[in-house]
Order: sequence, then C-alpha cells, then structure tokens
Amino acid sequence: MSSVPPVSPDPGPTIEPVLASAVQAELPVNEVARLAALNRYGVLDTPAEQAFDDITTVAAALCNVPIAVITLVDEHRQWFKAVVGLDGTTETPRSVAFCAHAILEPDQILEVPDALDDPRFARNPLVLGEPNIRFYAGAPLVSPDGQALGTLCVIDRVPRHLSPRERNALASLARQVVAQLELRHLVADLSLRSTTDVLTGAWNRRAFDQRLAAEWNRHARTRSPLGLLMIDVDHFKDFNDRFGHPTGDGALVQIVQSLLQPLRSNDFLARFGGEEFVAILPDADATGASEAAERVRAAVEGTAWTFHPLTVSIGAVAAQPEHGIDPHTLVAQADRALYRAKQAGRNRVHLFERWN
Ligand SMILES: Nc1nc2c(ncn2[C@@H]2O[C@H](COP(=O)(O)OP(=O)(O)OP(=O)(O)O)[C@@H](O)[C@H]2O)c(=O)[nH]1
Repeated sequence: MSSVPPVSPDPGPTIEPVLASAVQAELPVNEVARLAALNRYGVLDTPAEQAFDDITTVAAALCNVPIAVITLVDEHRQWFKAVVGLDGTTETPRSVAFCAHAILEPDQILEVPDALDDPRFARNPLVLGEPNIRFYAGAPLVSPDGQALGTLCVIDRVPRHLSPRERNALASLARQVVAQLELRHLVADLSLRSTTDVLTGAWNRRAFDQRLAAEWNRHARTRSPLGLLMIDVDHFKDFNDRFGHPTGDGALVQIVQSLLQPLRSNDFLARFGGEEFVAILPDADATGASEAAERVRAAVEGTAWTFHPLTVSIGAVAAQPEHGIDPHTLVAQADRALYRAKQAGRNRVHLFERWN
C-alpha cells in the first residue's frame, strides 16, 4: 500500500457555475400595519375557493399567459390563495417572491418584460429554475385602508409585454380580489356579531342552540358523555334595585369573566338570557359536570367584586347516549336542577341524576 495520495486528473479550465440568488425586496415602510391588515382578513392557509380560482382563470385567459396567481405576502413567505399553471405549489419564500417587490408600489402594476434583463430577478431561482419565469406582471391587492396585501400576477415563460387593455383588465381583476376579501371579512364579522352577546361578549342564545346541536351529534356519534350547566345569578333583582341597572350590567360583564376562568378551552359558555348563563361541557359525565359546576360556583364566590359580592346557583346534568334523551330534555333537566339549587338556599350546585 502506498502512502502517496493519488494524483487527481487535470480538471481543465474552470467554469463558473451560475448561482441562483435572489435580490431581496426591501420591507415596505408600513410593514407592521400591512401585516396587521393582512391578518385581519383571516385568509392565509384557507382552502381554495371558486370565486378566487375564477379570477386567476380569467386573468390567465385575458392576458394569454400560462400562469396566474393570487398571492398574499406574509411575513416570511408568499402564500397562494388561487393559482393557475403551477401544479401543487402553494407558497414560496418571500425572499424569492417577485410580488414582494410589487407591493412596494401599491399604486402601480410591476411589469418585468424579461426577467433575465432585470438585475433584481436575473439570478432568481424561479427564473433560472422551475417555473422558469421570464415575464411577470403583478397588480397589487390594495385594501381600502391602502395596504398592499399581495398581488394578482400573470407569468409567462417567454419575454413579453402587457397591452394597455391587458393592464387595465389586470388592475380591475385585482380590485375584484380585494372586493371578495372584503365581502368574506364582512360576512365573518356579521356572523360573529349575530352569535355574540353585545353586553358581555359571551356567546348568545343563537350560538348556544347551534353549538348544542353540533355537540349533541358528536355525543351520539362518539358515544361520549355530554355535560351541561345552567347558571343563574342569585338575588340579582336586589342588586339592580340597590346599585342601579348600569352597575348590574357591569356586574354581568364581570360574572362572565369569573365563569370562564375555571372552564376548559373546549367548554362553551353562553348567555342564555337575562342573568342566566349556560355552559356546554363536552365529554363531561355526571361527576365531571358537578365538579366543573362546583369550580364555577367557587370562582364566582371568590371574585373580587367591584360593588357587592354576587353568587350563582347551578343546575348540572350529564347525558350518556344510553339515556336516550334529546337536547331539549337535557336543557330542561338542567333547568330543573337549577330550580332545586335555588330552593335549597342558592350559592350551590344541584346535580340532576334521575332520568326515569
Ligand atoms: N343590569 C341588568 N339586569 C338584568 C339584565 N338582564 C336581566 N336582569 C335583571 O335580572 C333580574 C332577575 O331577577 P329575578 O328573575 O327575580 O331573579 P333574582 O333576583 O336573581 O333572584 P333569584 O334568581 O331567585 O336568586 C331582574 O331584575 C332583571 O332586570 C341585564 O342585562 N342587565
């Protein structure tokens, strides 16, 4: 065996590899507000939707390009809400995103006729490799408060230009993307308002009915128990009479905080009406429901009240699938148990146990 290392063959003249590297866009001056506006829409990582898919389809057809994308520029990535012509791609790093450059000028379409001729993009990995971008035009998606959230962009693998009509059409479609985002945001907001109690911020009766129906179905499907607490503030009329209705309103707000504090994150608290609240306790059997009720009762009793101490009485109940009851009966039984707790002196829990 020789200790002399083998002589490597002459490598010949060196060829510099063309290294892909992106010229990163600067951050917009209003980046914090821009990201806040984007997050307000709650659109990131949502499933595909026909209305957005339709817009990219129309954009690709109008501009006669193989690729069109609705892309939203998140903190470290651009995420695609809708895409034509890029199978399976849902996001790329922000560092290589053309759109990260486009959002710097919210009032203009960024048009790159030939990426290989543009020092910002000539060595971009999306140009030198898949999807081999040569032409790019991105119309910023500008929210009503002036934040550029991302772009509607059209892309080709050959150099080209947009005609003035195509530019106008692309800008119009970008406005339609924002209109769709606004519409969805408004609907979500309205839906939240219609299920929230204005005074306390707790879920309202409508939300309770919906959640009880959903939890009841789950309870029947998984054959897991379902607990329910009916909670009523004690002597609240006296409190109102003594301190006035507005102070009573403040106390109801404080009560909701006390009621929520011992509940688990998947429990559901709603204002049933007036000074009565209801909590749905998924998977809680009779023992779990009465223990949770006692924790809730104690939390209210232990609250540092602003005006005068308040207590609650609680009717607790838990359904097992073999009980063969319906959700209305569950609520009625919790109400009966609450009545018993009131009769027994208030500031206490009564567990409903007898089904037959
Ligand atoms: N401030 C305020 N009071 C409310 C609200 N909703 C219901 N109430 C009051 O809650 C009181 C309920 O009175 P009652 O049903 O007699 O019950 P209670 O005085 O709590 O007596 P028990 O339940 O038997 O302990 C009434 O005075 C209602 O006006 C509200 O939104 N704000």
